[in-house]
Amino acid sequence: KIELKHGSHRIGKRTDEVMQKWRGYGLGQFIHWGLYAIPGGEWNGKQYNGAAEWIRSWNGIPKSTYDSLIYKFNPVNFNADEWATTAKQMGAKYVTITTKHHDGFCLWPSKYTSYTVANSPWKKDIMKPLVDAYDKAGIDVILYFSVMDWNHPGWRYDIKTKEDSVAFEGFKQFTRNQLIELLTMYPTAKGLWFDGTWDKSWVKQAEFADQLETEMRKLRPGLIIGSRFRADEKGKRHFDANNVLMGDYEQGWERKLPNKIEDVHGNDWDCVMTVPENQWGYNKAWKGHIKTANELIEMTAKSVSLGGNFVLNFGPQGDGAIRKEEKQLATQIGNWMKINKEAIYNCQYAGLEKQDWGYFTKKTGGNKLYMVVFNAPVSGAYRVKLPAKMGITKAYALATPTQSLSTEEIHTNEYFIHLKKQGGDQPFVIVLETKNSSDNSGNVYDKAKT
Ligand SMILES: Cc1ccc([C@@H]2N[C@@H](C)[C@@H](O)[C@H]2O)cc1
Repeated sequence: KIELKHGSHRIGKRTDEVMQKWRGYGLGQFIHWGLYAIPGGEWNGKQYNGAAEWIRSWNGIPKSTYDSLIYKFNPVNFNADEWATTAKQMGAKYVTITTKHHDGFCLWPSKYTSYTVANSPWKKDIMKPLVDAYDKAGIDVILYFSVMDWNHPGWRYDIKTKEDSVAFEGFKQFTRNQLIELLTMYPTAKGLWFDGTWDKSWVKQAEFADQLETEMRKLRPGLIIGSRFRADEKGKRHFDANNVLMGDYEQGWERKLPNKIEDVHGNDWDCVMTVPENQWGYNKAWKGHIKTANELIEMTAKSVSLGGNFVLNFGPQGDGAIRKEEKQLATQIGNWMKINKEAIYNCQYAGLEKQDWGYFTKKTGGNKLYMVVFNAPVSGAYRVKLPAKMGITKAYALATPTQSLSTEEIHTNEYFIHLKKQGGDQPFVIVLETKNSSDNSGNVYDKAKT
């Protein structure tokens, strides 16, 4: 064990009710919105090949030209209630909203920089109406904050000279001031989702960042902060030098999903996902594969089956409207969630061997197992292997709870659930009500002698 002053300060999952609620969200919405939505991945008719929210880093645009987009920020079609309603219809239980992305433009009227909505034609705070609208919709708000800030003169990628360290000291205070300001202005926010924390300049600030995290948690008890915020004094990120998770949940699953429970190391986690391959901010030309509702529903079920949450990204247009493709997805996913939400909300890893037909989830604190089916077996026989001393008292399709399904024991703690082919192209859920059964070790199945 390595002696660490600024490593992880907790072993194992948080057990408080704020985190228990977070653990049960299942499905969330990410919002990436800012000046980058105005060009939407295109400049002077030319497409930018990278992620639209990174267009400022394209050498095809002078930085000052990008920065002057603040004078074009006037989202006449922005309607916070419409965004919150879209999320509600999708079945999202929380939303992560960009307060400030890497370009440094603040969607709130920060006192610590002039590069905010207050100095745009829009003038008004964007964060307040958003936080209020999502709160009203019963959707918890997490504030995304990029430490890396291309607009601030004190930002440095690394600290090499005296000048660097003097400039960066000012930047560190600015960062602290903005975070305390956000937590003070939007006290209902449940957490902070940090980004832009990989560069050496910030990685070297283990003590400062540790103290800042402590200050924020003191100001806002219960605040949820992920593993991406700070490094330990050995420069280790996400997991400290003793391989213990930093923060309250793992934030490494960006545009990728774990495949087996060992991949998540017993931690809480969420997966943040784009609809196209890699576009967070609005991009006019959504090139490549655009994920379908079924794909995104499967990612949601897979995330919950492995003890995490799935957070789907929306990139509203420069005028503040949500694009129709994203609205359609929200409706399709929402229609599925209306019928099947019981298998997603307040569910967790079931501790069962994954089968070919899909994913198991388990109701937290209950005796119900859910089989979220994506690949119906041609035989109509769904294999289920349960732990010893667990029996099935009832099986039924969630959509038709009064029609019990026949359950055939085929081996020790192993069953076939029989359900003839369902119509349609939608994933569906089979519910297994379970009970502790007496130990059936005296049963008839013998192991082969090999
Ligand atoms: C290399 C890289 C840096 C930053 C990102 C940001 N993290 C996502 C959550 C988006 O904000 C993206 O711009 C993605 C890739």
